[in-house]
Amino acid sequence: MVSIQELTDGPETLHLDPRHGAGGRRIDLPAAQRAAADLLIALGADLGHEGLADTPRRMAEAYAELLTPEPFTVTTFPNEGAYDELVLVRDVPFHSLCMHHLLPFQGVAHIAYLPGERIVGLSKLARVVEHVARDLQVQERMTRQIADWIDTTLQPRGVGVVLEAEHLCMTLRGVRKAGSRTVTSALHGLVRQDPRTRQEFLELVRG
Ligand SMILES: Nc1nc2c(ncn2[C@@H]2O[C@H](COP(=O)(O)OP(=O)(O)OP(=O)(O)O)[C@@H](O)[C@H]2O)c(=O)[nH]1
Ligand SMILES: [Zn+2]
Repeated sequence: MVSIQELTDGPETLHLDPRHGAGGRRIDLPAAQRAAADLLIALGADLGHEGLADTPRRMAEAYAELLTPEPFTVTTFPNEGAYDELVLVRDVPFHSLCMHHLLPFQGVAHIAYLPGERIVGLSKLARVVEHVARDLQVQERMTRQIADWIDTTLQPRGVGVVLEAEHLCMTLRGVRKAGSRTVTSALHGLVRQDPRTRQEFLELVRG
């Protein structure tokens, strides 16, 4: 999934290849378009209607877009100032697709790490959220994937990830509990084990 250019003193660059990223899937657009047409017909739609004629193609392309992670490059830097407090990026918006119903769930991610020898450009923390969100997901798995990625990439002293999201499969249909939000967390290393760091992380997340 990730190739690493070994550099001990300077920046270190990692490339995330979308083909091996979230789900590692290959999308067959013509087959998705045919399937979308079948689904619409099965749902009683008249594909002869002018407004619906191109809908199977649009549906296939829309799902392909939602399920294709963008490639990105990660550069890590030596932690030259020996910064040893939490770095936290809060309120990173995301949307993903629930693997049970293929309906969106959307919300915000809060991502923190306690640096060890290396730090990372802040935008990359948001990019990894975007990367794992382009998949058929459950929120728990997505939360852990973000935390695991930070662990593997930076080998920090601790990681904390909290996701808060509204699942449309729960608010628009089914039990229809509008306004309900699901909160998941993944805590690793000192953020999990050290009570002071854990407390600080949770306070920073709450703002
Ligand atoms: N744990 C977890 N569950 C999810 C997530 N997204 C959706 N679900 C749940 O997945 C479950 C699927 O349950 P089923 O009983 O098979 O499906 P269903 O009949 O459509 O369920 P209802 O939504 O209760 O009508 C539902 O309870 C959803 O709320 C998620 O990210 N994590
Ligand atoms: Zn769902």
